[in-house]
Amino acid sequence: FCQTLLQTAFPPELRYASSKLFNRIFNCFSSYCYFDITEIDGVNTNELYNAVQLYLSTSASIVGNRLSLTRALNSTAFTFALSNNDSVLDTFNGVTARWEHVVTQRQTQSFSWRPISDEKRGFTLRIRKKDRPVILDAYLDHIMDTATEIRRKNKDRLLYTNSRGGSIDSRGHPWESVPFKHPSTFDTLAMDPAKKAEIIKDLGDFADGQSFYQKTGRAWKRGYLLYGPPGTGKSSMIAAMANFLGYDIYDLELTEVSTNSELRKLLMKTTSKSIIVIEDIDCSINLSDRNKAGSRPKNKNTNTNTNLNLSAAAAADSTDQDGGGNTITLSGLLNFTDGLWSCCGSERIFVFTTNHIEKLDPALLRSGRMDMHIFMNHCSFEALKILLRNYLGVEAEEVEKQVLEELEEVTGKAEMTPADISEVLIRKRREKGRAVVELLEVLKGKAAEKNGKRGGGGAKGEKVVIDNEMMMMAMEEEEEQEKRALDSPKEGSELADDCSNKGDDDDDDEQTQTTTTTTTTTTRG
Ligand SMILES: Nc1ncnc2c1ncn2[C@@H]1O[C@H](COP(=O)(O)OP(=O)(O)OP(=O)(O)O)[C@@H](O)[C@H]1O
Ligand SMILES: [Mg+2]
Repeated sequence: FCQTLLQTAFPPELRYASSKLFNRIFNCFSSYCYFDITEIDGVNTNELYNAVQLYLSTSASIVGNRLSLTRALNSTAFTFALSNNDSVLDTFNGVTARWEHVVTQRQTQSFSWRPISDEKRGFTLRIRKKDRPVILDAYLDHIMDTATEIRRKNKDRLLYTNSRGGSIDSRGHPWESVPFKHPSTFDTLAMDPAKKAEIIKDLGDFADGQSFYQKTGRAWKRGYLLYGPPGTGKSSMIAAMANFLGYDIYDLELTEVSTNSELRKLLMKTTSKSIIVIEDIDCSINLSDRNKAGSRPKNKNTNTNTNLNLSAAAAADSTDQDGGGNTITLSGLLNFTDGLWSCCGSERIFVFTTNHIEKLDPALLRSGRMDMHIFMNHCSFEALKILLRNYLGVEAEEVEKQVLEELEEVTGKAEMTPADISEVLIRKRREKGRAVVELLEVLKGKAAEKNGKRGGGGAKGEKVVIDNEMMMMAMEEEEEQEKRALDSPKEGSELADDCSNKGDDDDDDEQTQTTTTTTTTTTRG
């Protein structure tokens, strides 16, 4: 109003000066300060403008009367943006900020190599002068971080594999990638809800835990071991984790890696915010005996936890020096997950899966390497309810009471995996009414089968147990004999073997002698 008055009161040559003067006076008395963030900063696009636009498009705290809604092609989410010359309020740390989207027509078309829009766009941020020192920097950082996070989540996630063996591509990358579009989520995953909630919380805490990991001096990584029978959802769980966190997946094919150093190189080429997966770890490589490094002769103190790291490092070093043959070792893998190299990059999750946890070396399972052991079991009644909802759209309350009770009774006994049950439901999904009853029949049949096997013919059952026991005894005896045969020719070097823990020490006498001397010297010292 005042500016209009000035414009009419002053002659045109004085208008510019008068308006500047007016602005200055106005600013002196105003309790607000303003920041203009233009779309084009000179000739470059202003990153902050894009960040603010993204931030405002998804910020839940934003309240506005008029917003323009958009939905990108192939996107599942709606985004809203500020209409032209409209404003919204946002709150950050208790301070209110007002954003105005200012769009004006460009007066003169300046020369540019790039096409420039006819409109001049920008945001104006208004905050109170007293709040400026307190929040401005933190608020802008928050906006930039949020925008980066939104961009990352919107980006297609990738599934990497090293199935090309050790070869690298033209950019020097050992990993090949494809877009990752697995539909599994924690909603579709059938498992005990309490366990599921615990895992989701753990993942959430991990993703938000940067300052915690920094404060406690821990590398920002976490290990999950998923174990259980085939078809219980281990791979689906990995996909759900990736979808939940918005991370890329690196599916490490251990059988394609020939040396520990190659493993390290693969690790170095992974990015932050990713899940590194080794599926069926018990089948990938013989990891139960960390001393069985490559094709070298074995050390006899297998499965001993003492001096674990020394053994691991020694084995890794010696195999690396050899550089030949398939020399990937458990120690190499341990270094991969827990050694100094594991913290290059940050915010990474390691997931190992196995059907046979008992086959794994305890060193691999200890906390720090595998922080959480998740048992994926046969389908429970709670999990079954989730499958019914997912496949048939039937809630437990809609099922007849008696059928539901029977389902509850037999589900556990049938020991069917979620994969088996989903097969039944997929086949019957068109006839919802019959599907539940037929599933109940299948479950009853399986439960009876299991019951028959377990209870069927006590004598037969006992015989199996006895046979197993005898087999175990025979195996133990065989192992003892092997041990004795290995021990007898070099009894003197036992101390050396135990202390040095060389993963792949030679049987060569000279080597043994040297190691003994070193150990003795160290002890005396
Ligand atoms: N807990 C589950 N919740 C939902 N679907 C499941 C679950 N478990 C298995 N399925 C279904 O069964 C199929 C096989 O499951 P998945 O590959 O995850 O099993 P797995 O435990 O990884 O098996 P394996 O040990 O053989 O690798 C999946 O396509 C999925 O649809
Ligand atoms: Mg699997």
